[in-house]
Amino acid sequence: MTDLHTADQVRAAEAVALARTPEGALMQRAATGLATVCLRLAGRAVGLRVTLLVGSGDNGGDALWAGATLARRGAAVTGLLLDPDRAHPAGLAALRRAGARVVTAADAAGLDRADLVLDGITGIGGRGGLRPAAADAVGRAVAGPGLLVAVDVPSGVDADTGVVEDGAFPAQHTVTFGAVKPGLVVGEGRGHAGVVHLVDLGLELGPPAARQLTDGDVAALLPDPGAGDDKYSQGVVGIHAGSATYPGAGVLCTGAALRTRPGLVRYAGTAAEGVRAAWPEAIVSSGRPADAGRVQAWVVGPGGGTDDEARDVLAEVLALDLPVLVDADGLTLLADDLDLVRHRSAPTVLTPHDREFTRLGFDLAGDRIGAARSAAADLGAVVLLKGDATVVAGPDGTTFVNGTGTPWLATAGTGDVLSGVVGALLATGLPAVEAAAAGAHLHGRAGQLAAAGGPLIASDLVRHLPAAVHRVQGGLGHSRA
Ligand SMILES: NC(=O)C1=CN([C@@H]2O[C@H](COP(=O)(O)OP(=O)(O)OC[C@H]3O[C@@H](n4cnc5c(N)ncnc54)[C@H](O)[C@@H]3O)[C@@H](O)[C@H]2O)[C@@H](O)CC1
Ligand SMILES: [K+]
Repeated sequence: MTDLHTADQVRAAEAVALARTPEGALMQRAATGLATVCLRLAGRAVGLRVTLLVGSGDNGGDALWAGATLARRGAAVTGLLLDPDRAHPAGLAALRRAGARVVTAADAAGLDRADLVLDGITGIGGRGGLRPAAADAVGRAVAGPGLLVAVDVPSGVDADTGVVEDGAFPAQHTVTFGAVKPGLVVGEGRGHAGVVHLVDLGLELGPPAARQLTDGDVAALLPDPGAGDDKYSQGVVGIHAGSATYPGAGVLCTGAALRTRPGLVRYAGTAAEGVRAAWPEAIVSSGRPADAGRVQAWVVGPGGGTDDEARDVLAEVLALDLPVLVDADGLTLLADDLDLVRHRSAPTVLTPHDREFTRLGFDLAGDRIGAARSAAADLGAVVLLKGDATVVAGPDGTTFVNGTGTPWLATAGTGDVLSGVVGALLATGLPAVEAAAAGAHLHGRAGQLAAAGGPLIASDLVRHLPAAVHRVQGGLGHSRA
């Protein structure tokens, strides 16, 4: 499990640690960790051309101290001071002692000729878009071929929300201190942070603001069936998806549920013919969900249409005292009557993409975690807000940010697959927020496996789900992410 802590949480823990450690010790730890990661990434120090972009706070201090270490190892380091009068004094002195070149924006030619660019403009103290001199330096430095490494947080990225301002540093790697901040793994910030490396400062941090599951965590939530299990004990999921004219959503959703947890899947709806042809393993009926027989969780909504019949079915399923996942057309219908969810006592999982989320009446500015959380609290439901880094929030504030996936998942039908995966996990009896988070993780892993062979379509995802389950269990010999 990767714990995610906000800038305020890190500052509070740092304040405690600072009071207990000699002056400068924490920054030394941070800078030593930073230099170590840089050396590992670059593979050498001697002759390495390094440019430091140095801002006016402690983030610049980290860059200066790390630059001094690299210079002592033989790197050709240039420190560009964006605000020379306010550069971290001790860090600057160390850099000069190590024999590095120190320049200001006025004589910063050749910025684009570095092998390694270290962004120490702003960290958790940065506010808003980068000032013009900083934005200009970023523009020139990133024009070259150098490896782009951000110190703590890419400058111009909000550490908590992942909101990316114009001109922000597009890091390939981010070396972050004390704790991984949510903004490095969510929203646009994820793309700007690149690979995140955590330098442990030994901080005593409280409960995390959000968490990211690892393969091992998901494997622990998905025990293999035991000798005493039968098709019922693994969880029976009911699916109402697709229509006679468009059976695809029913086929994909049912297939995904079967491939995730092949105990028993019941399909009830008008896509029955198509689903039966595709999945002889499912128990298929064209009747209403309430007549489908014993089910432990329902999925309703993908491709189900928005007519009166669909509205009746949605109300009927939400009236059952069972976990229910609502997606797609079901969310459109729900937007007219959110009380259908608010009044439930059994868990509900809603899986909106951005447009569906705003259609439900919630604001989606840049803060995806905050938005998902407030919707979850308002509705008393688990909200799985789809995106490049899907956010899952429970009504009690429990929050996960998904760490798996591939841009190739942005294709028709992949949402239907996600609904089937999460529905199957809900039926196993997992707490709804964990079922949703684990489902998003598996779905992303399946996407990565399917995309290894090129562009993927949704049915490729279904086919790769068993391999994704195997993969999270450590079955492919990869280290756990
Ligand atoms: N507090 C601590 O104990 C530790 C802090 N560390 C480092 O300290 C950083 C936080 O330092 P600070 O609180 O000094 O804050 P930062 O250095 O992150 O940023 C604040 C400085 O940036 C300037 N600034 C703010 N917004 C700007 C913008 N949009 N464009 C250009 N400049 C802008 C401000 O004028 C201020 O001088 C962390 O991110 C981390 O890198 C580490 O050394 C570990 C220990
Ligand atoms: K930075």
